[in-house]
Amino acid sequence: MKIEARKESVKILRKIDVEGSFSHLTLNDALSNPELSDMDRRFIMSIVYGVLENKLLLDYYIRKLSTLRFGKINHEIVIILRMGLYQLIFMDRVPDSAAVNESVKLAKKIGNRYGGFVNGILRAFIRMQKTIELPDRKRHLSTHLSILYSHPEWLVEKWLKAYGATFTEALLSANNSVPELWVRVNTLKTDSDTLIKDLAEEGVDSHSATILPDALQIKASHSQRIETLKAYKSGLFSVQDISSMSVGAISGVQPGDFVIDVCAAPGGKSTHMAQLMSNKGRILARDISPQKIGLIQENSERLGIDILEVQVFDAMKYDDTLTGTADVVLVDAPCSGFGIIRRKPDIKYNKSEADLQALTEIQFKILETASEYVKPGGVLIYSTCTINDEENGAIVHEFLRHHPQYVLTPVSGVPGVTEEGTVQLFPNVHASDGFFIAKMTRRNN
Ligand SMILES: C[S@@+](CC[C@H](N)C(=O)[O-])C[C@H]1O[C@@H](n2cnc3c(N)ncnc32)[C@H](O)[C@@H]1O
Repeated sequence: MKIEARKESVKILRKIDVEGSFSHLTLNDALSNPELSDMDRRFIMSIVYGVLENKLLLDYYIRKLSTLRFGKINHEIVIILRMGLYQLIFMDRVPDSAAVNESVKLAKKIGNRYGGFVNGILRAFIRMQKTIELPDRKRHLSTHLSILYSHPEWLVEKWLKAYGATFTEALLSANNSVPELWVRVNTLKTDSDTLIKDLAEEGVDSHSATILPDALQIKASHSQRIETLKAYKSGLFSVQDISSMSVGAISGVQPGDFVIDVCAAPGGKSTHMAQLMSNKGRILARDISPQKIGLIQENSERLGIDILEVQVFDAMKYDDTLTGTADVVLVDAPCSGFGIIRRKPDIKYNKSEADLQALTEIQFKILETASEYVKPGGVLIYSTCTINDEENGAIVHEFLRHHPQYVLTPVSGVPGVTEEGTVQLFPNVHASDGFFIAKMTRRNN
């Protein structure tokens, strides 16, 4: 039975590597196969995430042990080797013999000649693992950390400069850990206590978080697909990290407000604000992606919200019909996503420093454009799911320098509040995604 799960894992990892498919979407799709048992699902989740999280480390070992140059090895064989090594190093419950034998069987399916090659490398690893050294920590700290925690070296260097060695190592390690699962109670349909009972009836343990009033932490096994629960289908909750919930929590939206969310898909924050507005008022939820905009509509219907109006619109373009009209404008900007590496490990390999530069220009332009829609006395919120200052504090400070009609409004009552009153969350500190929020108010004159 395991051979099927392993075969499926090779397929998924290949899709992510070769076709550049997103890990979470590819996995969700594969795991929805009803023929998979819970055990298979758990195995596939752990091995796919594990291999992605530790890719640079696993490849480092393959390079050390292979007689063939890494670039010359058949790509599927590389994946099988990564999976085999991952089982040997990290999956205590899989006996070494099973990890090797099952990998050899998979390799032989691709070509009989590969069996010996895979067998040789995995057995050599078992014999030699204690003696294979990583790059020297004292002399090459960034290279050492880059391999040990499988993050690109340029990113490690950047974080070492910004946060120092101890914090960076904790951050890298947290990025390879399993994230907490938080849900937001839909207060339009239920309350925390009732939802906890409803979830328990479906076999799901949950408890209230003291941090935010409508947040529940779920103890769901990896294999449990939240979207299949009755409570989810009936719109009693949304899956949302506490970092994202903090945006709604500090927004100050009131029933009757007019809110514009310029980067809204799939609608997590828009639907939260609709709840906080008791489904009274109007929310214009826009996004550039026609595919994703449908998700806002879907979520809004499931949650019983009818004040959301969705539109495909490029937030870089100025819409003069909205000038000075909104009580609250949210810019939940497209960003590097380095705060959510735990959920989408492929993010760390797919971005370059040049991408960051291009992103900051887009972020600044969207913030400037959206700021025109706020009415005097209204609120402008800027947020990202990243931890890089140039996409966060630096954007906000530059914006405030050019727009003296705005002042920074310090926030409270949420985790991660900085000295100046913005929010900066880190996965290694706050048990949440890495996230940034700044709240600004437009002066009355
Ligand atoms: C961080 S996500 C938004 C998440 C959303 N606010 C939520 O809470 O569910 C950023 C969104 O920005 C959208 N986006 C990227 N560039 C955009 C642009 N120029 N105009 C509008 N939306 C854009 C992306 O399609 C993506 O859905």
